[in-house]
Amino acid sequence: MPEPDIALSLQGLTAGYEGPDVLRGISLDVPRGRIVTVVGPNGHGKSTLLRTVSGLVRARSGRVLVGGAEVQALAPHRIAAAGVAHVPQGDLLFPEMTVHENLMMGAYREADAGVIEARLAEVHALLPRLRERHRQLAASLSGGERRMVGIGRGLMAGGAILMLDEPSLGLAPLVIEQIYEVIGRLREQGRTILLVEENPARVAELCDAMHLLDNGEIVWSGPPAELMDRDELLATYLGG
Ligand SMILES: Nc1ncnc2c1ncn2[C@@H]1O[C@H](COP(=O)(O)OP(=O)(O)OP(=O)(O)O)[C@@H](O)[C@H]1O
Repeated sequence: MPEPDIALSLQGLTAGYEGPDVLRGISLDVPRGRIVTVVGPNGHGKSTLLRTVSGLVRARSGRVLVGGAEVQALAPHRIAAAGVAHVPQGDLLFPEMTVHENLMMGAYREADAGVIEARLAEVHALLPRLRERHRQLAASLSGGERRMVGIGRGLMAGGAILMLDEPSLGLAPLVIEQIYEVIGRLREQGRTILLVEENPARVAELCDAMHLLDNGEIVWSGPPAELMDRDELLATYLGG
């Protein structure tokens, strides 16, 4: 069997803030065209993991490989240029800017107007509501619409790897379904996604591999269906 084509590889990644390590020896691969999910309780390092990949938090040791090239020592804008788009928790939109302006912020590194237009057409095809509301201020959008702008802005960056930090956070169940429907369509398009989520049941049918993060370490990795059958793991690490 040929080796799978690995878009993103984390190898022994250790990182933290002022104090002790928050991430301790994280290793995982994201194959091209796949969705890989990191699940775990809040406060155990999921957001820190994505921040470390995008360079916002410095790795203390270990490696981050994007398309085989080491990036962990690069500045965040250079990691973004290498193809990593990070959609942060809580959207972090510019509230006084329109939907369109927020989307365009995602493409700030791209100089070619034709490329930007093509990306915008793709985003509008995926998220038609953003086309309808393109002149509306981000501050006046619903929570679900804001989340869609966040995802759209990530796509506007044109990176090979999309990282989504808890896209379901704070949304009503019906809206969560809509957001995961969008991610399902991204999967059909063959996008490569590293997803962080608290609740594995929400994404079990959507992703190709799951890693369980507990207290900064990966304690289990495998196919999502297998995790959903492991009641003792769910009870021990995710409270049932
Ligand atoms: N900017 C920061 N400065 C110092 N410590 C931080 C900072 N951000 C997070 N931490 C700490 O790092 C640990 C992991 O937090 P992190 O946000 O990565 O967890 P999480 O699993 O994503 O949870 P949540 O979904 O609630 O954000 C926590 O103990 C948190 O207090």
